[in-house]
Amino acid sequence: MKPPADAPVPARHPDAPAPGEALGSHYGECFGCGGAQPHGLHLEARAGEGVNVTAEFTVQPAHQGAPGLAHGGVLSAALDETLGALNWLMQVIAVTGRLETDFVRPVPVGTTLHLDAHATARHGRKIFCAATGRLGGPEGPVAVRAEALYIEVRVDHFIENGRDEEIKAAMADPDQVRRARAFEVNP
Ligand SMILES: CCCCCCCC/C=C\CCCCCCCC(=O)SCCNC(=O)CCNC(=O)[C@H](O)C(C)(C)COP(=O)(O)OP(=O)(O)OC[C@H]1O[C@@H](n2cnc3c(N)ncnc32)[C@H](O)[C@@H]1OP(=O)(O)O
Repeated sequence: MKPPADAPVPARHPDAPAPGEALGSHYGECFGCGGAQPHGLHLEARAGEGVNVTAEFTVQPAHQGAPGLAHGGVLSAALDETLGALNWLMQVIAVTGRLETDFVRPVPVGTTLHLDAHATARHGRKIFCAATGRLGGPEGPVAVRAEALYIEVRVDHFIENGRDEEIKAAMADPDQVRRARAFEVNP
């Protein structure tokens, strides 16, 4: 997943949230960041100084694979959600095309995973990025890391592909619509 050598590092959008600002949830029902998912990750991301974010997620009993340990797919989801939050700093809408995860250490239930993600290159609609999850603190040992490719899409991607029920509900939510419009006028 190497970007072309001349692909620039993506720029922070002038309207990006200020460094340290909490990004909030992009959708209440999102498994990664939504408040309405009882077994979701409830991941909270904050803007960094560049095109980077930090986030935390505490592994719950509902996230187990082996006894007392986080499921690998759940850890990939945490990396995916953290990487997805980079969208906000570039003010683009992008979805995961490829996500390659290294699982370096087991992650016990009750552990807080400290995640960070940054964008490394942009080439047309392709955004290359990387993330790390550390145990116990931002300087803790690396448990998981990922390299990923996100592909920029238009808001129609969701409207055309999502189930009607949820799309209608999302469109009726003024906050969601405002956010989607902001993206559409500031591509
Ligand atoms: C009122 C309603 C409002 C709603 C508002 C909602 C706002 C929400 C805002 C923000 C959401 C943020 C959400 C964050 C959550 C975390 C992120 C996720 O989990 S996302 C879910 C998982 N991902 C998918 O479901 C993608 C499924 N895949 C697709 O839909 C398509 O494959 C898509 C869009 C990714 C690409 O399809 P193409 O037809 O548009 O484009 P092509 O031409 O195929 O690819 C473009 C370039 O990318 C490369 N590419 C595509 N996929 C690749 C891959 N897997 N590996 C390597 N390269 C790939 C291609 O080779 C091409 O490259 P070359 O331009 O030719 O150089």
